[in-house]
Amino acid sequence: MAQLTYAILALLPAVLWYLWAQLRQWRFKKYSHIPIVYPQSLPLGHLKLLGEGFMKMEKGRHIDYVLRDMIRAKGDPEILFLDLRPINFPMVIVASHKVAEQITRPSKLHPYSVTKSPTMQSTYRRLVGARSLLSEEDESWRILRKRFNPGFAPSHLITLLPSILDKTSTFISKLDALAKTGETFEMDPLCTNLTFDIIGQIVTNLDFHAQDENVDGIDIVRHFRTQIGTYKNNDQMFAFLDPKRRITRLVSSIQLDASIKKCIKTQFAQIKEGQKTETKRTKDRSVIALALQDIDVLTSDVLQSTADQVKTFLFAGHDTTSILLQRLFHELSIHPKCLATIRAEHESIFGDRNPREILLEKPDETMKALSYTSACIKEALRLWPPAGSARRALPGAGFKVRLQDGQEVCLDGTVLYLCQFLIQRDPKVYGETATEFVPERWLGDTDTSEATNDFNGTQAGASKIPISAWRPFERGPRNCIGQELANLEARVILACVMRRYDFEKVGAGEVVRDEMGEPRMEKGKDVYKTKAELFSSMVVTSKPHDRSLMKLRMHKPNA
Ligand code: HEM
Repeated sequence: MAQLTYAILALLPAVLWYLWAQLRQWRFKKYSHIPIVYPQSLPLGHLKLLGEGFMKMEKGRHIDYVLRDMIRAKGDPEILFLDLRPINFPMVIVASHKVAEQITRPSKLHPYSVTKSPTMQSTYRRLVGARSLLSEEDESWRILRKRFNPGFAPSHLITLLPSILDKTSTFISKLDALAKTGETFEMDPLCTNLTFDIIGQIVTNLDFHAQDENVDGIDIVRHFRTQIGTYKNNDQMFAFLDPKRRITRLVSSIQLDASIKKCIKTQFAQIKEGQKTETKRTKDRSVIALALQDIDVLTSDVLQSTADQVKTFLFAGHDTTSILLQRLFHELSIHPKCLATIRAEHESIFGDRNPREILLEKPDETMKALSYTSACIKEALRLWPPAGSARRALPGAGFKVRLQDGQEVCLDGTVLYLCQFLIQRDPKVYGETATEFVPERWLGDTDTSEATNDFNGTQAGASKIPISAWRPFERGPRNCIGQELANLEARVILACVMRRYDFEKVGAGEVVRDEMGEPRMEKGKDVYKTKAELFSSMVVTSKPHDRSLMKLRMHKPNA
């Protein structure tokens, strides 16, 4: 026995040395072919550095701000390697549109672009299900995408105008009431309920009544709200420390799944009956009908897959568009010239008539005419991208990107965070006004549609800005299926409200006024001085941190 002990003790230094060498290899060698901008620590990699970055910021800021400062401090490298082991995958932050394009375009290795990151799947599984269009890969993804594409074709979307306008009327009646009292309110829930009502109708053909607090809206809305409420600011990494929240998330996800399945079952017979007699013109293109097309028996497998797609479209289709609206209302309220220009555009198109009538009379022509409005939307999405994307090439796949200096870097095994916030504020592309709201930069180049996806990313649009440097809907085969819908919604809503109200931010982002109550301008710029910054927080998506506190007044044209 004693001999064995001596033998173990004698071997111990060798074992320790071996483990130490393995640890060093794991930490410092495995990814040493990727340019290392910040030195790693042996036990924690870059975790401590990231933590310190957060500590320097006001509480609640989105991780993008920490990454921005880290990248800036090192002279704006195209990619930033962050070793987050052992609590997460090693990560590469992509800050250059040229590198992002190499990740999202189809290639021999990845015909539908580099595969999605497992981190996204684990975060959103409860919300959208395991078989969501957002996370499926390869052939199963392609088949799903093909099935839903007709529901988002421009010729079909334009037929949704009456429904979008109806939901917008409810929104306007709410804003009218708030303008009368002059009270401070949160814009976030109002915009979110509006966009939820719109997407609810498009997905299920049902009125969700999300905007109507007097009607006990359908169960789906209630369970969805509870579910989203369990995602808090920047806390995904440590959610496991909050068992109560995890239980609420689990229970509400089960309830949401059940209520969606109930809705699918109720509609199944009706949809099948309709599909027998429909023509190309009368075809039901709701998400639920497209999901059930060619399905004769509602097996539990079909039911689950359909429920996951319904959840996906409901989730992806409302939160992001709501953020876009909130950012637009704020940006336009602090940029007086932009506000005057958009109002002048609406004046010239609608004059004294209700925008609703003109939009219904001449939908295509009117949507096209809203070009400055489109430029504002494009610019708000540039500065404030609500979503993002994370991908991961499997270890051993041999996935390489080429950097500006010609160096080829293999990124296998790392999570690739396509940081739109950094890419779309790159001063090398957007110059001195990279962080300013300047819709004029897009004039003549306001297309945000799927069509721009076909272009070679390095090609410049009419604005001379490379097509791939604007990517809030991401690019390549896995780009956003709802991008034209989002743009259509935003144009319609802006057309209906911008001449009706004066929006006034309260708290963060509020305009600074002089003794006479007049707004102060930033020196040499067309923007009012504002109080504390209206930064974004990460609550599933990237949204204004204070839920957009605002006040409203009815706009008096010549006041
Ligand atoms: C301003 C509004 C929107 C923004 C900024 C946005 C952004 C994005 C982004 C960045 C992606 C790619 C995600 C990834 O690569 O992981 C995406 C995908 C997706 N979006 Fe959107 N989105 C918006 C509106 C919508 C709307 C209205 C819908 C509803 C139809 C929608 C449905 C989807 C779906 C289903 C996908 C997955 C597509 C696929 O993988 O084939 N989005 N969106």
